[in-house]
Amino acid sequence: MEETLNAAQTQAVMTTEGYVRVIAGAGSGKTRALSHRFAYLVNDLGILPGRILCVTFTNKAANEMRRRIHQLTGDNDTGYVSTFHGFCVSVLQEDAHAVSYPKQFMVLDNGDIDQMLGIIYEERGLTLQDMTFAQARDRIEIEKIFNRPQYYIDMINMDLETLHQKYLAAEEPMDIIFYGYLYQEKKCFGLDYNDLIKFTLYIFEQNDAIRLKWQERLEYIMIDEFQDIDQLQYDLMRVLAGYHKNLFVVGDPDQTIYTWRGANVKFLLDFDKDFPGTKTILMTQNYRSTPQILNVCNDLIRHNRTRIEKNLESMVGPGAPVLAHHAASEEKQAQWIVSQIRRRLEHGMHYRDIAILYRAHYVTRSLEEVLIKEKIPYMIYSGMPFFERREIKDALSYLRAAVYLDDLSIARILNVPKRNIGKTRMETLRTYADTHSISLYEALKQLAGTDSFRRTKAHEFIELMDAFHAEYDRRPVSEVLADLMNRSGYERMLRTEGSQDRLDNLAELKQSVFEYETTIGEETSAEHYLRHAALFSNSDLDDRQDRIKLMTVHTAKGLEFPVVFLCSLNEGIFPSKKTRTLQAMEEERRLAFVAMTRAQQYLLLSEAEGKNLDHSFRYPSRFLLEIDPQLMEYTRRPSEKLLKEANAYIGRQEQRLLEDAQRVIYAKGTRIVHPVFGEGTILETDEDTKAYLIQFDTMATPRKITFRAKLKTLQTK
Ligand SMILES: Nc1ncnc2c1ncn2[C@@H]1O[C@H](COP(=O)(O)OP(=O)(O)OP(=O)(O)O)[C@@H](O)[C@H]1O
Repeated sequence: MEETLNAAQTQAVMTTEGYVRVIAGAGSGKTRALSHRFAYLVNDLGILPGRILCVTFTNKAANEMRRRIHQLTGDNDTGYVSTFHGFCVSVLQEDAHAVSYPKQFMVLDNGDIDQMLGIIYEERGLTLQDMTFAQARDRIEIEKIFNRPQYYIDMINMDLETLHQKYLAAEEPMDIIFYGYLYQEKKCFGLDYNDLIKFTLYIFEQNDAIRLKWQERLEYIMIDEFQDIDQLQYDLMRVLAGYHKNLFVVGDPDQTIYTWRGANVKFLLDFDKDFPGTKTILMTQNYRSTPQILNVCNDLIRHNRTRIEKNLESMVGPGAPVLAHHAASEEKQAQWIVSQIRRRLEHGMHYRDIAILYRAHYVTRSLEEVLIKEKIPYMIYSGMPFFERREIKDALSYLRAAVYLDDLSIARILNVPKRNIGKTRMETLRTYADTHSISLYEALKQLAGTDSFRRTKAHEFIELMDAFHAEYDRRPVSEVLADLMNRSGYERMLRTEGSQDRLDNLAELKQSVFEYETTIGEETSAEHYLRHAALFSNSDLDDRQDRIKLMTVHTAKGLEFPVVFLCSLNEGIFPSKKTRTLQAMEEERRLAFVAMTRAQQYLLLSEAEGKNLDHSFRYPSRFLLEIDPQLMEYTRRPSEKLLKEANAYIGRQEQRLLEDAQRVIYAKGTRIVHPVFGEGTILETDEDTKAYLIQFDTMATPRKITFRAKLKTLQTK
């Protein structure tokens, strides 16, 4: 079927030279415009696909883009279509030698990081009470981004032994964890997401020849979801576009939802100032949703004060009214959702056409109970990410071990299935490897014949891994993986355990490897796949089965569904109770807007009465109340009394946000006067709890005092 383009889309496609910014509304066909632009460059202008970079926000979007480009150009080479991280992997694959890293560097995911943390904790006697692994990972990220942004220079320039000494000399838990982690990373030439971008930028900064090579190569650069890029990504694309100066960005300021992760919409809004001569194209015709749905979306987002005004215009014929429902309890809300699902099914929809979206995962419990009881097939996206499941990590570790024979993977799979190499023998191996400065695998080879390994299957394991290591690069990855799972006895172990779920997941993995292989083309080596697999996340998986999809709004970004339920629209849930500033409230509203604009034909909004965890009463969300009731059809309304209370509550909250926005927050070290406690010094300011820690001159110990207290600054002499 031939795809058509409207005037704005055509303009976006044909304006190929210079700086171009497209401000595009939800559902206005960004993806379509981007893929056509790619095809136009290749088919009509004769540009080589390998000289185009197209950056998308998720791997799923990258795959979809590749598929469409393939369809449009008929070419197998789809150029660089990837996420920012994926692109950095490509750069490092070619040029990591500039920082003395080998081509075989590994990309680390959370599971790998946890494994490294496990070693550090054990070596240094830390416990999960000190810090959980998830907290440690977050802290490492914060250290890398904010507190020690120059860390990568240590990582690149220090030799392994110096880094090791730094780790051994560290005393504070955070220092131990941080340096222990850097040491572990360097030891296996592992790079986490943050390193990928930092290393790439560093290489471009330090090495003119390499930078120029990439700048010259990328004649045209296109970036999707530009409203959500952060400083590092911005720096990176700025460098890349520095030579040909053909940079095309597309984004929707109303869909910025990653400010909490460092995204900044100013890069989109101020793009024309940073890149003089920018042409701006506006796309507001929406091809996704009915006018009924768009009216509701427009009416909601209009409440944001800081935005560029734009109204989405529906190009789809009229449809059903948007439904809203007030339930007496969470369970009743779930029952209402089920009854509405059944109705849609009667009208020819399938389970797979339906998505239930929510702000946070914890609301799914009551929903799931009812779905299970009513035998409605569903699947939750995320929760436990697919690529972090035990069997998936194990399988990928096997593949990785076959390629790299690295310590991390070997340690993970050596005794899975059981080969009688338990904790003690593992310890022996580690110590032996450390004292002889060799890898675990090498240690295993040297010790396999000794007494302590006599009763183990060490020899079998070595035979297996050696065989795969010797030939993995001569076979397709999917085949290597399937064969490994079979010959290692891993699959047999799952069958014996009766873990059907795990076997299904394994089958899903094999299928996804196969698909990856076929969309990327001939060059997929096992290394290539492994490096990219570390960047995959749940939403990258296609679900072919006929079941409804449950996911958070963040996960739903960029997707569309014929039927969308947005549930638990309650104060304290959506907007989240963690929303403490005016800006954060606007981001919550954008998030609600993203959720609603996913719907094609039916949008159903619901909320439920109940008590919050702190026993306060649960009110309908301001986002629901802000929408003109004329634009929706209520299947059950909240009582007038409840509405009055809710509005009063929301009014008070808004007032607070406004006051907070106007308040000056004193910096650490400021001398202040408190109306009762007198003079003191601010030791800390905590934005989270909105309080200072103040040492008053007359008191022995410091006190936490809220930002709201009437403090005055002391004039310093
Ligand atoms: N010119 C067009 N004519 C008909 N249908 C179109 C046209 N452009 C896009 N569409 C359809 O509109 C829908 C939305 O397009 P797309 O997914 O590209 O939007 P988007 O701008 O990326 O959306 P969002 O930012 O909300 O995720 C798709 O189903 C697409 O096929």
